[in-house]
Amino acid sequence: MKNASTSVAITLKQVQKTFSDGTLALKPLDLHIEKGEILVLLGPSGCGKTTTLRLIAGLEFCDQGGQILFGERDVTNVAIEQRRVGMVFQSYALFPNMNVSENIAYGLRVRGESKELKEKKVQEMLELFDLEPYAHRGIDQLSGGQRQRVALARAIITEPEVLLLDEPLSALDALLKKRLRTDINALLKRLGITAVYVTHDQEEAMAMGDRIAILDRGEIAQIGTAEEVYLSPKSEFVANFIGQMNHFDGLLNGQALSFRSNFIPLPETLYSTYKEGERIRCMTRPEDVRLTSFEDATLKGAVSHSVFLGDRTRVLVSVEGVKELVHVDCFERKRYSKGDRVGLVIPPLCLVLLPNLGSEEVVC
Ligand SMILES: Nc1ncnc2c1ncn2[C@@H]1O[C@H](COP(=O)(O)OP(=O)(O)OP(=O)(O)O)[C@@H](O)[C@H]1O
Repeated sequence: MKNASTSVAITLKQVQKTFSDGTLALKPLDLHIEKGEILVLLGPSGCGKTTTLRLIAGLEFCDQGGQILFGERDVTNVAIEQRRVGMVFQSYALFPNMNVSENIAYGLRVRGESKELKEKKVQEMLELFDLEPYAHRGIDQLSGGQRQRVALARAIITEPEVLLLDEPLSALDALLKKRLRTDINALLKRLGITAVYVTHDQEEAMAMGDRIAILDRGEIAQIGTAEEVYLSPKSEFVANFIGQMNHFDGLLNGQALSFRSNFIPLPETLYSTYKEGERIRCMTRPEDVRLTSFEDATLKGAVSHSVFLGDRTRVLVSVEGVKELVHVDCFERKRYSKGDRVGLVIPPLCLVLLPNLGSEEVVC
């Protein structure tokens, strides 16, 4: 396989998409995907993931003024057949009347390649995807995971410049999904293929992508590595979409966020950009909150209930002045019962601060 040398960077400049019925599916988008990079497009239903992918594929064309480049090549008005893209969809779209080898060879057959080349390449693919024992099987005699591997092999045998994957694992069961996403990631990395991967599954996004672009109503809300978007979300939308967040609304009071009888001490690096008395929203992840003794804590509450999840226990704590129950992940084997009075400690580095833009009053 020579994919590493054929793959290219993808650049979108001011790419906007308005459908014929007037729907603005994508606001002007600027995006650069490095050669060999796996970029995941993540977001809720209708945010524009598939539209972006179809524009890159050449299945849709962007509004006047936008530009799509593969490396240096301007492909904005180039038809899909000339773009050299490989595509894998949720529905495998394999040919039921052909066996595994014939399915994999399809792209080379259409291109009119020689029998020798076809056989050599198909053999390479069968080995790469552990499909050798199934070479002559019909598609309906394969499991979901095997079919998905055939679909991948069929997409990359032609050595595409870019590989586009639209929810390729969503029809599979949870265990297989986990295994395949690791396999696909390793394979794409080994081959150095530039890939754009659409999903609405945040765990899959984090496992697959070098970077994740989180889309919200036709715009990129944030783009970055899994660590960046998870640990430093730039907006409430991103924070709530990827992982779970606890919210504390309060007033900046001295060096702390205060509400009712509780306060959360803040590091100067966080509060220095806000004004004394300003309403702010503080967020933290369940795994970053630690339960401690009630007496010494500045943030106190009572256990509402807890759920044993195997590797951890999710404890839900009612805190005075906080509207929603605070979710805490406890990794030690300790039991909590309803009504237990607990203190909550949040390491300053695990806090994310946003100006509180909500209209509701803060209870102080
Ligand atoms: N052919 C079309 N004509 C008009 N509107 C469309 C068309 N295709 C998509 N849309 C609209 O464009 C927006 C983006 O759709 P898109 O399919 O890109 O979303 P998505 O993020 O992939 O969603 P999902 O996760 O549900 O597949 C939606 O509001 C959708 O209704």
